[in-house]
Amino acid sequence: RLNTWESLTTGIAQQAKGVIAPKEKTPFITFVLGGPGSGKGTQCIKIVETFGFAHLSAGDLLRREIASKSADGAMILNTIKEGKIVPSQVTVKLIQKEMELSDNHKFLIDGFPRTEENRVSFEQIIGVEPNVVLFFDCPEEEMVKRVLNRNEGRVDDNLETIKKRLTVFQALSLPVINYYSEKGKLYTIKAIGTEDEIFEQVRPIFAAFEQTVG
Ligand SMILES: Nc1ncnc2c1ncn2[C@@H]1O[C@H](COP(=O)(O)OP(=O)(O)OP(=O)(O)O)[C@@H](O)[C@H]1O
Ligand SMILES: O=c1ccn([C@@H]2O[C@H](COP(=O)(O)O)[C@@H](O)[C@H]2O)c(=O)[nH]1
Ligand SMILES: [Mg+2]
Repeated sequence: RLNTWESLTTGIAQQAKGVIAPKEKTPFITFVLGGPGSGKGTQCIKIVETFGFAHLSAGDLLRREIASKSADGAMILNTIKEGKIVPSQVTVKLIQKEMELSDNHKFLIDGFPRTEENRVSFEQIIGVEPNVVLFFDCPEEEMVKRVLNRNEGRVDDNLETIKKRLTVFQALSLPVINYYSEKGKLYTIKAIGTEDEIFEQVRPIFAAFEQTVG
């Protein structure tokens, strides 16, 4: 029996659903990491425009669950308000569904994995490791300023929750970043300056992979 990823890569899952053409290319996965407000989402938009990736924001997928009033919606809302981490299985399943539905083979997974448990769960359920891990390294003071100015009506964009999110980032997410650094997959971006200046650090990373990724 094919596992999900084999189905994904051969296109059998999509063909069975009759929605999407078969995938012939090997998937290329980038994890986009960094503290709250470090500019992950902003830079992902630029990467999509320039290099044609599919953008999967874990936070957006979770917020969509809340909006759709799904069974997990209330639990997810409370977790986000507290700046804590949603159980891995919930988040990985949402990411898996989006990957299966996409006709792209290049994925930017934004804001995930946030914990070692998230990382292991992705490897076990999806059955692959990322090719590239980006880390947007931004001073806390700047992150707080950006989040408080964001003005998108997010329930977690307040000083109290931001402080909790920064603590969770230090305690649970930095170990994931260190793990990928040791594996030689980490690309650290100095996430201060204008959006365009920051993208000029990002561009050469993907340009170097363009020939092999397609
Ligand atoms: N280089 C920059 N300089 C100033 N403001 C920026 C910069 N990059 C992004 N911003 C702004 O900062 C805010 C946070 O950016 P963004 O939403 O991209 O961060 P994020 O890392 O995705 O945050 P989160 O983890 O909370 O989703 C947004 O309002 C965005 O417009
Ligand atoms: O993998 C994830 C991603 C996000 N969360 C929760 O959502 C919020 C907001 O995420 P953003 O990436 O900043 O949009 C985050 O603070 C977590 O509470 C998660 O649990 N797991
Ligand atoms: Mg974001």
